Amino acid sequence: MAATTVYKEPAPIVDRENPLESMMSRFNIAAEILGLDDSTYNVLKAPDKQVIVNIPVTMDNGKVRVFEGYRVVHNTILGPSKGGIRYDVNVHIDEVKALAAWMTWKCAVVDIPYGGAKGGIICDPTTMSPGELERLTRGYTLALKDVFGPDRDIPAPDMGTGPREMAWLMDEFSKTVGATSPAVVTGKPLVMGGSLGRTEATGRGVMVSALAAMAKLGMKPEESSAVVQGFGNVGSWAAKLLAEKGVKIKGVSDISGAYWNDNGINIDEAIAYKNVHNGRLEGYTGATLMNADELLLADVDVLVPAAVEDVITEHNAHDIKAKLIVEGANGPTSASADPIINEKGIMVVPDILANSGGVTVSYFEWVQNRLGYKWSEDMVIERAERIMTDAFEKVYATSQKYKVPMRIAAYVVAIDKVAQTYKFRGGF
Ligand SMILES: NC(=O)C1=CN([C@@H]2O[C@H](COP(=O)(O)OP(=O)(O)OC[C@H]3O[C@@H](n4cnc5c(N)ncnc54)[C@H](OP(=O)(O)O)[C@@H]3O)[C@@H](O)[C@H]2O)C=CC1
Ligand SMILES: O=C(O)CCC(=O)C(=O)O
Repeated sequence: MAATTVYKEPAPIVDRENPLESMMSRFNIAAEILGLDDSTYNVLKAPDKQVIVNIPVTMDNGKVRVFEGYRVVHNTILGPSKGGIRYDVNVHIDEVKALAAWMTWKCAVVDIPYGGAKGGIICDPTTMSPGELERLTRGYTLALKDVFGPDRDIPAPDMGTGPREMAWLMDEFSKTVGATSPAVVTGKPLVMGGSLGRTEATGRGVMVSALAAMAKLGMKPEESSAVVQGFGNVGSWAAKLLAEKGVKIKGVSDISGAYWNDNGINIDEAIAYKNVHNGRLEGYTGATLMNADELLLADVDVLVPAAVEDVITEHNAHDIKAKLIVEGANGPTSASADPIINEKGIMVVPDILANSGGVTVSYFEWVQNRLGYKWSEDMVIERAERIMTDAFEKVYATSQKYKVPMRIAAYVVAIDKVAQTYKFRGGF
């Protein structure tokens, strides 16, 4: 049985920039542009709820290990909270708080009826057996059974988790309520209520927003090149779909290193290689190994960071050569890099817009589960692309109106929607 721990102040993030501070600094700028009233500002600057759980797991060697997990619900004024669960050694409560707030802004940007949440467990999923991961996921679900629910808080995959973990979560939650409850989680396997198009949805949204931005900048996909950092769910799909539109993907990377081919990497081949080599590109011979830090600075038109936070900072932003950055990852650019990037005239399609295709199709999955009716893949793709395109145009128009970068414009759109809803609903 997992226990809810007494709150203790977490150790600060010392070895990297703090994503919560990056989120807050953009939030503050947007709040000022909107003239946000103090009450709404104070409500939105802190999460509604933070739960810390200790999850005991019997490991395969018979010993019990206790894992620390989090679920942060940032805000629910627009609807039940929504957001993924991350399994990673670097998970930190401040990171989860930032990711939860980004979910609130993301759902508001694409105008879907959700608030924002995020979860995480400090663990290294790459060193755990399927049995250990299953016991961990079930323990986490049980510990959070009163937080989760189809009308309360709806998890989904994030880094280190996927359909398999979502299936365990759905099963465990269903047992606690005594009824099969598919709508409690999205990103499930297709056979148990997952939506067609969800696996590739985030990467597809990255492609759609990249193409929309390229059109504004007068860049032709078939004459453009790109690099993609991270070759997991988001990065590999973004690379594949951009390549299908004619963009030459010259570099990709994962934890094993960065891989470069000046003539363009054959993305289908790289994905096939990864799939039979423990999910890693290590040893891939269709490209040459290069310095991973240099990948972000490569002389290409488009840079797609699709791995972790804070990879673009004040230390490397000066050397970025791409004209367009499309943020597949959450928080890949720290606030310290913003002025440098703006000064260089690089257009950034920010995370809360560029990677919102995932939560959009998660919303479709939840709608289908509640309807008990399955949509065709074409319908999912057509509706998701429309939502993404509309959101892009709205953010672009806002950036023109206030003469601010796309990132601040996206926060303005999101915070305005949330603040207006508070005005109508009242309650504080
Ligand atoms: N999945 C989704 O639907 C959504 C995800 N996101 C965000 O996208 C990002 C990626 O998530 P997702 O693709 O799901 O995660 P995955 O776990 O599927 O993939 C993460 C990828 O990033 C690589 N990676 C990790 N650290 C580094 C690093 N320092 N340098 C280069 N590559 C690295 C991993 O390499 P390796 O495999 O070798 O470990 C892996 O290829 C996260 O920020 C996530 O929050 C945003 C919206 C939705
Ligand atoms: O699909 C979802 O519900 C959330 C995905 C997510 O965690 C994200 O967009 O960062």
